[in-house]
Amino acid sequence: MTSADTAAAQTAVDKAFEALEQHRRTLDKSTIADLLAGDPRRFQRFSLRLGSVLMDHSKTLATSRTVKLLVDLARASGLEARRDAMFAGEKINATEKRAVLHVALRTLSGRPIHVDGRDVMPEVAAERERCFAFAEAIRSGALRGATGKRISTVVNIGIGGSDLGPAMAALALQPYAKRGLTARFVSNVDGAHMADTLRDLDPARTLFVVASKTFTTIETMTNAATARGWVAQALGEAAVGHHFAAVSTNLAAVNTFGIAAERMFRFWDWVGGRYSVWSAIGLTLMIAVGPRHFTAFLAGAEKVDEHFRNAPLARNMPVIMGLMGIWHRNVLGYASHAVLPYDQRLARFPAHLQQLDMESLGKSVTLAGAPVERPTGPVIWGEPGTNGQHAFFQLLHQGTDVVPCDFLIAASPHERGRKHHDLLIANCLAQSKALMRGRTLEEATQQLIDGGMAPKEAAKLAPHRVFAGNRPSTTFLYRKLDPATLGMLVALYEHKVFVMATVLGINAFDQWGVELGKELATALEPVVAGRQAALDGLDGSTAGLVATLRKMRV
Ligand SMILES: O=P(O)(O)OC[C@H]1O[C@H](O)[C@H](O)[C@@H](O)[C@@H]1O
Repeated sequence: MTSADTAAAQTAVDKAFEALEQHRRTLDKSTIADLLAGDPRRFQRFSLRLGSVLMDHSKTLATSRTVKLLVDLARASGLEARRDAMFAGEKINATEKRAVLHVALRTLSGRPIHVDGRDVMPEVAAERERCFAFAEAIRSGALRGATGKRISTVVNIGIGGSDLGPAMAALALQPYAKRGLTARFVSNVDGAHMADTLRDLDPARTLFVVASKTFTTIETMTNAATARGWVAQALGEAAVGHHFAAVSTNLAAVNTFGIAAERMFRFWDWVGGRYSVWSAIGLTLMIAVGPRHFTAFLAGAEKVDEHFRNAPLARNMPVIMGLMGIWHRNVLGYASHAVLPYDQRLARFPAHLQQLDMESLGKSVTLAGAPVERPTGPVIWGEPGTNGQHAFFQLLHQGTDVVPCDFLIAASPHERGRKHHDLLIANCLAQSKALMRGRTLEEATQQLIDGGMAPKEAAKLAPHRVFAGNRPSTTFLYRKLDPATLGMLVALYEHKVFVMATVLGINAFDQWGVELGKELATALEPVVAGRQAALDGLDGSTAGLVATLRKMRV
């Protein structure tokens, strides 16, 4: 693109945003409840179905005109071209000069995808087969620990993208996991995490998977060394090799750590950490649920990829998710976004999305390095329902900030009997309804009077019982939390983030913002450890904290 092209594209995006601004003003007096009441077909028109997943966004303050203007914005930002460039293996991650091809990892058709003129699909398939063979060998007991005992616990050592995706998915797919084989995840450099994880484990039956794209991440390397020592102390140095496997793009570093080539699984620099659950980084998950279910997980994601590539923008689920994200963040000005799975096994889904979304969209400069013109990603947060209802939902309903919410719920549980699940669904539906509907002062007062309260007293209390309402939410209803559905859900959010980044003109695939803290931690470690006594050069606060720490430490 020439700079004239870039300027023209920017003008088109600015114009599309202006049109949305003007349109927003026309909605000032509308409410979501009115939109629903005024259109008996609104649910049909504002919901999309893709396989086992239905997305209902009819409880948002959006009309057909909103969607049209958002689609115009997507076109103005060059969404289709950028999406196609990603799938074609172009180096759209400009700051790291890398292709972005997590989609290749789940292209089960094997359709060729080229990076630097080379089809990467054969190596993707071959590495997946290697992982599957290893997973099967652990599962069947063909491959055992050094003493000949079967492996009963796999401990994944990784952090960020090398932890959150597999940890989230292993919990989500618990009903598909092999009995007698448990997956655990250690991420934090806090020694408590490793200590608590190992406390009840038998070294002879434990396999560690050291997962790190770079194989330099200090937390993971420190934890891996501790695990290594734990095995060596219990079973002897010669046993170590039988109890470790590694996943990385840095094969030389894995080799130096002492893990044999046949237990080393690789992926490529064109897979971002937060997009890597589909790669060998999913090894612990593959061992837990087995190749068949892992393949179904990939197939679910591939289904979303095909839809993202081919469906018209206005009927494209991740496109609408991303555009509604832009509507909420950039036009309506909502600064955070809650993800509320009414599905206990999705307890780590919000944490996974936090990395996916916030590492991708937490940027202040455009692709060209200029300051952004509008706010970028919202704060993503959430917890499973119904637990959240008894904790932070107060703020969602009566706080001064509007927080758009995603509700996720399965039509059917894995468990027998429907008593629990019916209650779960009723609560989920009630929350989105309450957020939308609210309760007026008149209603609140009347309710109190009807309950027998004196009118004067009711008038005093009623303001505390008012709900503003008109708070948007999107509900994802899926048949069952099976591997394919989980693959779909994760891929939908990945592409949502892609859409938002494209509209905002930022790079969703780098994460320079995590570097400064790492550099400073490296510099501070000798000061904390006491190898460097002098505190000069430190700011007053940090120096004061270190000095106090030195006195406080036992
Ligand atoms: O897989 P690794 O190289 O160990 O990286 C683990 C994580 O740490 C980094 O600091 C990044 O912020 C993450 O995107 C990454 O997933």
